[in-house]
Amino acid sequence: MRILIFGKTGQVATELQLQADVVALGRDSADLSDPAACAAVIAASDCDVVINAAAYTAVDRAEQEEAVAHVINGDAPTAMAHACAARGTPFIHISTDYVFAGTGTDPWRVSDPVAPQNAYGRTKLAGEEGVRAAGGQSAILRTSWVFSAHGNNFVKTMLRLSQTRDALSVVADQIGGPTPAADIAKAALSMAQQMLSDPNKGGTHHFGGTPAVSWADFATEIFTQANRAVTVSGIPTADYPTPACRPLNSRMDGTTLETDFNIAQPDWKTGLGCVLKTLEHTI
Ligand SMILES: NC(=O)C1=CN([C@@H]2O[C@H](COP(=O)(O)OP(=O)(O)OC[C@H]3O[C@@H](n4cnc5c(N)ncnc54)[C@H](OP(=O)(O)O)[C@@H]3O)[C@@H](O)[C@H]2O)C=CC1
Ligand SMILES: Cc1cn([C@H]2C[C@H](O)[C@@H](COP(=O)(O)OP(=O)(O)O[C@H]3O[C@@H](C)C(=O)[C@@H](O)[C@H]3O)O2)c(=O)[nH]c1=O
Repeated sequence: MRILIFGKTGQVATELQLQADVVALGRDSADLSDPAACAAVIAASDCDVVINAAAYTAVDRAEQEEAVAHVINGDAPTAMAHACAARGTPFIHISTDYVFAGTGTDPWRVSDPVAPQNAYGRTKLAGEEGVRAAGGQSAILRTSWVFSAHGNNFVKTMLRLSQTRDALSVVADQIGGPTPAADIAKAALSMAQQMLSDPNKGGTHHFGGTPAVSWADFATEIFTQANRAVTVSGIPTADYPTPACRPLNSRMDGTTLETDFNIAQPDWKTGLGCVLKTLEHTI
């Protein structure tokens, strides 16, 4: 299976490169700010499947740069999906829990209405809509709270802060599933294989780590597993103001991924242990 990946340095893209023999395109060879160029790369490629793991992921900065983020998160995946559809190539696109409003406490099902609360979520939703409208064989994998030993993420932020702080205030009323990038890569590769074998496979699916926790619970588990003496105080979102509004409920229902692809939601505490082992002594 020849796999073409958009994204080279990101968390999920890095794990894809660690787990499979893939062609990974960085910004230098495929800039998502130029959607037509991304489509042209696909048209000229001999790949069997395309995975888009690149995105504008700076949630707060997106509030000031929504037009830029829209091209990268909305127009580029749309162009990729059209290019894939034109040559009959399965396309896997990664999306986010932030397409949901964050109301209620039930896990979001794939069929639930979307209502993004911030610019990043709106641009990611535009990408989902464009991919679906392209009409080819595609899958949209919505995930949440991604962490790994690479790039930027909440785990690394907490470890960095623990070097200078022995107490932290962390929001306790936003609930979601931390998801190891390694598990996302594994799921995407399995989906790619299955989509190649069965042209009827695809659709929108959820993949979020279990059990669902608050960011404060997540921080506590990070410090426990890393053996760092940091006290975490849970605070309401209102006490941690940020430019972008974040959903309170990011729980994801992964039923369809399990039914259609036989892929279970990952246990994030095990994944955290692996990441901390990789990071040992570096932060
Ligand atoms: N991080 C998270 O918590 C979550 C992520 N997701 C989604 O998962 C996917 C993977 O995320 P993750 O691995 O965390 O991403 P990262 O933030 O780790 O990396 C983003 C990647 O996108 C690339 N990129 C950004 N802009 C461009 C551009 N204009 N042209 C080419 N490449 C570009 C970056 O390249 P460069 O290094 O050159 O900037 C980098 O490789 C994304 O679709 C994201 O929306 C979903 C839920 C949660
Ligand atoms: C550093 C810090 C953050 N927080 C809060 C802010 C925020 O509500 C929460 C997480 O902050 P972050 O900025 O790391 O997370 P954020 O960038 O919002 O993470 C999101 O990224 C995008 C790409 C996604 O798609 C989402 O699924 C989600 O993972 O923790 C604290 O309460 N205390 C702290 O000391």
